[in-house]
Amino acid sequence: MRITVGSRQSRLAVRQAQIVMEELKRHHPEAEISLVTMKTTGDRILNRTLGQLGGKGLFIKELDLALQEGRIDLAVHSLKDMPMETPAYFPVLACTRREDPRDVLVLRRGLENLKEGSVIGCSSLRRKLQLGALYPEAQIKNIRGNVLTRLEKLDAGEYDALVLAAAGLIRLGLEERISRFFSAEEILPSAGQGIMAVQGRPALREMAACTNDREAALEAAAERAFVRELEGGCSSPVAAHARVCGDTCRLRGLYYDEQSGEYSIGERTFNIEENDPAQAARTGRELAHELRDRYAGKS
Ligand SMILES: NCc1[nH]cc(CCC(=O)O)c1CC(=O)O
Repeated sequence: MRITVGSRQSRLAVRQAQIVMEELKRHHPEAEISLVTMKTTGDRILNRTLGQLGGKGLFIKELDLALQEGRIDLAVHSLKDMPMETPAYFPVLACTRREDPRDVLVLRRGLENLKEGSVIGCSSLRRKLQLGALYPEAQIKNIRGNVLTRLEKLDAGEYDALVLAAAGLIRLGLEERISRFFSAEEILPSAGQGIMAVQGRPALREMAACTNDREAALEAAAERAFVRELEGGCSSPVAAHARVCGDTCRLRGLYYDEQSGEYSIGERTFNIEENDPAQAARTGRELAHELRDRYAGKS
């Protein structure tokens, strides 16, 4: 059997595809597995913010097309970059075991601490909002580009610090750049952060099953249902983080009220004995409704 895996061209995307390919090879030693990389719209246009470009899906479209045209059999994505709706004929076949889902602070080389007026680079409204509460004295400045490009801009002095996902740095072997971890209470991570999604036609589900992690899939189902239910504008900062612990799963969600510019965070815990993604998704939707109603009542 021949399997062609597709990914973006960035070093992180290739590393992630390799991690998935290694797992596939281990379970299917007879298969010939190769990698094809491509540049996506999100990689090409770097002089505009993701919000201006229209948000989600920018890192995905070219790979969807490659799946449709049969140039690749599987696509490996960071789940957090995938739109909440995926095409029925190319579903997410597997969610990989989750890497550390937290956001982290990376200081410019040689800098020991942040001080008043320090410039922190980040690209999402989700991070900007929550950082504003943690570092009211800092200046928050937009940044674009892949992880390595961002680190170059940091060390060149354009920024004093960055906020990045721990997962990307760890997978790139750049853990030593992490100056401080933000707990999920300090900065609620993006839905799916730390999880890779393996996407392809349904017939390949069984083959891809060796890369699936049940806990990650359950957490992803709850987080993505929450966001799907609330997703308004393309640059919406809606965030969700679920964590399986024993036989329960705790979901926290961030709801953003566009009118007031305020946000609130709520949580629900559900039982996972049946390990049912549909139940996880239901909890995500219920939490979304609860937060939205709470806000509607206030104003
Ligand atoms: N939006 C870019 C992106 N997409 C996935 C990751 C990191 C890996 C992950 O979160 O799974 C990153 C970089 C970052 O946010 O620092």
